[in-house]
Amino acid sequence: MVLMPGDPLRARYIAERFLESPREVTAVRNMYGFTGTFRGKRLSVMGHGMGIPSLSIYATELVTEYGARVLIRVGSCGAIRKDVPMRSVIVATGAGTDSKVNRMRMLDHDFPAVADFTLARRAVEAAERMGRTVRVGSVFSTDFFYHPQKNLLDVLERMGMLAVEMEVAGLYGVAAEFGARALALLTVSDQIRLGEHLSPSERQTSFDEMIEVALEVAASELGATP
Ligand SMILES: O=P(O)(O)O[C@H]1O[C@H](CO)[C@@H](O)[C@H]1O
Ligand SMILES: O=c1cc[nH]c(=O)[nH]1
Repeated sequence: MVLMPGDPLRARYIAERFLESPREVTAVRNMYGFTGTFRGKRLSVMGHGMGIPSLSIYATELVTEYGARVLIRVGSCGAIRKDVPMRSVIVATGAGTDSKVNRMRMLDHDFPAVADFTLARRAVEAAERMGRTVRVGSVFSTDFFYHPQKNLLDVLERMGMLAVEMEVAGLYGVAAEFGARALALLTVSDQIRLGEHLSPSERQTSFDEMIEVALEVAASELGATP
């Protein structure tokens, strides 16, 4: 079971703040990975970098070389609908993408990039129990942070997507290809429609709130009692 933020420094932060006895197990290219325990059960956390190619390397190797069976991304995103507020937690049950990776997995046919249902249900239940503002639905994983298609957000919003980020569709593709289970939780750090951005201290607090939801999911998967 591995929690995966994009930012390797967030991996260090999660390990030091939330794991018991965290041990750094890799720092190659400064992509930090840690293993420790949470409520007495083994839990790891590792950064995956920015974009689907970077995520795909780390997620694939965690599953195929290190035997990880469950990957939970804990990331940030930009909301594209005005009714998705800053700091809310998105449970990304599906992801569209402008990346070609999943088509390459599927003989150029469409791949339904979806979360593991049990993980998603546990996340929604935990978020509601913990009083978080939660939204459930599809996001768009783009290869561009600065996208050249200026009407893209309007199209995504019309098609019901909640937010943009850069890795979820790749994570769900890796999980499907290698038989793992995956979920992405995303904190809304930017409200693209309203031009709002979290301050550094607001980022910290709201990421903690999402991570606590992810830890509840991990705990229920691991059979760890409070
Ligand atoms: O906060 P993380 O997890 O890195 O996620 C988002 O932030 C990065 C862009 O700033 C991309 O990786 C995007 O998906
Ligand atoms: O990919 C991302 C992540 C956070 N905010 C954005 O606008 N895009």
